[in-house]
Amino acid sequence: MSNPLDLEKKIRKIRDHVNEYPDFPKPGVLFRDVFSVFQNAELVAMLREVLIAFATQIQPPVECVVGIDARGFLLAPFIALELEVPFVPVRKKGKLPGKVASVSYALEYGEANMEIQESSIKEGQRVLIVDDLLATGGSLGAACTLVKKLGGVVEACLVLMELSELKGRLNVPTNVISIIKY
Ligand SMILES: O=P(O)(O)OC[C@H]1O[C@H](OP(=O)(O)OP(=O)(O)O)[C@H](O)[C@@H]1O
Ligand SMILES: Nc1ncnc2[nH]cnc12
Repeated sequence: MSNPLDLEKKIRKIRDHVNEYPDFPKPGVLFRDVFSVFQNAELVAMLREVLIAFATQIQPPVECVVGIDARGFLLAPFIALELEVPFVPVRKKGKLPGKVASVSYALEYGEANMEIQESSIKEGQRVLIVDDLLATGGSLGAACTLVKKLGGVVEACLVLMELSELKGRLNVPTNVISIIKY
C-alpha cells in the first residue's frame, strides 16, 4: 500500500481528471463527472488504491459495503472485493426485485424514493455506505435510513468528492469521510 505522500499525489491526479461541466443538468450547477476518471486504466487503479486505503482505516472493520445508485456502483465493489465482504445496492424506486424497504428523501426540488432489498443486510451488521459525491446529503441520508431499517449499523459513509459549501454532511447521521473536498 502507498505511503501518505504517494496517496496524496494519486488523489491530486484523480482530482485533475474529474471533468467539470457548468450548467449541467441545470443552470447554476457545476457537474463533476467521475466517469472521466474511468477513461484511463491507470487512474482507475489509483482510484481503487485510494478508496481501499481510506476504507481499511475504518475501525471496527465493516462487514458489508453499500453502494448508491448509480455512480456509487462504480466505487463500492472495489472496496467490498478487497475486504472480502458483500456488496449491496441501494437503488432508485422500482429497480430492485423481491421484497424491499423504501424511503423518500428530499431533492433540491421535490422528492424521490430509494430502496434496498430486505434480506440484503443482517441484524447488527456493520456497514459502509459509498457514493461518488456528497452534495445536499439527501442520498446518503436516505441510504443510512434504509440500512437502519434493516437492522444494520452504519459505521461510516465514504465519498470520493464533497461539495463542502452545501454542508450536506449535516444531513447524514454518521461519520462522513470525503477524499476530495471542493
Ligand atoms: O447529496 P445529494 O444532494 O443527494 O447528491 C448526491 C447524489 O447526486 C448524484 O446522483 P444523482 O441523484 O444525480 O443520480 P444518478 O447517479 O442516477 O445520476 C450523486 O451521484 C449522488 O448520488
Ligand atoms: N455538482 C454535482 N456533480 C455531480 N453530481 C452531483 N450530484 C449533485 N450535485 C452534483
